[in-house]
Amino acid sequence: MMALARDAQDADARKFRRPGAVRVMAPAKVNLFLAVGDKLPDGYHAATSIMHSLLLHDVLWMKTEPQNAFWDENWATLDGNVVETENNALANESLRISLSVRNFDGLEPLAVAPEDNIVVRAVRMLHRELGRPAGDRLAMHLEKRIPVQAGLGGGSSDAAAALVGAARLWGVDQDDPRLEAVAQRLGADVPFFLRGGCACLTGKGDVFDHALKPMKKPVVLVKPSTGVSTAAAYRAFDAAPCPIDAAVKERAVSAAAAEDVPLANNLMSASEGLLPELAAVAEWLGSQSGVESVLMSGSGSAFFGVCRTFAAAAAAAGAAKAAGWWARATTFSSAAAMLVPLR
Ligand SMILES: C[C@](O)(CO)[C@H](O)COP(=O)(O)OP(=O)(O)OC[C@H]1O[C@@H](n2ccc(N)nc2=O)[C@H](O)[C@@H]1O
Ligand SMILES: Nc1ncnc2c1ncn2[C@@H]1O[C@H](COP(=O)(O)OP(=O)(O)OP(=O)(O)O)[C@@H](O)[C@H]1O
Repeated sequence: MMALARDAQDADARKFRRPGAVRVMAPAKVNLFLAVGDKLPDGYHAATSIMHSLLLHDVLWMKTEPQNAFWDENWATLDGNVVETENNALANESLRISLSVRNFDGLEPLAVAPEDNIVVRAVRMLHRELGRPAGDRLAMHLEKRIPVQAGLGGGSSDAAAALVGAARLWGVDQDDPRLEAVAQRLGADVPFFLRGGCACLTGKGDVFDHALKPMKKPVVLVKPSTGVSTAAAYRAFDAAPCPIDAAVKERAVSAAAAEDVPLANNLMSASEGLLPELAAVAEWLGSQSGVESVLMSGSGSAFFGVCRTFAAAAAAAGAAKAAGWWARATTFSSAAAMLVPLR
């Protein structure tokens, strides 16, 4: 039974295990430090953010498809979801994309139409930015392990992975500044995933300021079944802004290593106001044996606990699942959205 399920899961990915395709890892992140500041004229908020990538990741498979009659006839049947051709801003520019998505670890299917999936938006935007000719075709398959509305940056990391994969398939250098420009337009968290590791970002939390030495410690992630909308958390913040103490912020921005960053997040009370269950998650996680420190990541609703050992992280994750929450034991990592072997 298990083997059958595994085969079915592998069927979509198998279509991509061939020369010319790419496989991109899209790691999750946590915010070790998040200081949200004033609302800016465009509605976004100034933010100083220190993010750290994790070993937990989604996987995005991508391949280009030839323009030929066979493909035209079979397009709709080769992959689950087909995103119809869109004529982009330039009259002679169009990109045809197919996308299938598979959810792992009991995650609910994404409540988002394929054409609105951020990986599709990302490759469309890059296609336009690069001024590519009409007729490009891309097939994509996304394996989701990072829950949504968690503050773990899943969608943002998928978007960065799509940019990295498309750049390789279209022969563009990964350091090309057009990737970073598109990443910034896609969302505040997206640029971080082009570098990964541990980094301090300023502006709206989207402008790289400096790298910190990453850590390798074990982490447990715990998320209640309800998520928090990032936009709603920022709106709730505006109703009751609570600045972070200047001395704490100074310590955070001057830290050279992830381990020296004081854990702080001033979106927490806003998110807690939207989802009171968060207080219970924080208290429960803080009381687990071997969990050294606890913080909500981004706008929530996931919390992370930095653990003494991986065994402690695994035990806390098991107990959290038994309490009805989504949970994972993982570790901090220095990964970015990056190409990995096809295997
Ligand atoms: C909470 C964090 O995840 C911390 O890393 C980020 O600040 C949010 O990053 P993100 O999910 O990539 O956010 P985006 O997709 O760019 O924006 C979602 C919504 O969050 C609000 N938003 C986001 C970032 C920011 N600096 N100010 C904001 O006010 C805006 O209402 C925006 O419409
Ligand atoms: N590939 C994708 N993965 C996850 N969500 C996606 C994706 N594409 C579009 N979305 C939409 O984007 C919304 C935000 O996704 P997610 O919670 O992963 O965002 P994020 O900004 O990357 O992370 P964070 O929770 O840190 O804000 C989802 O609720 C979903 O509607």
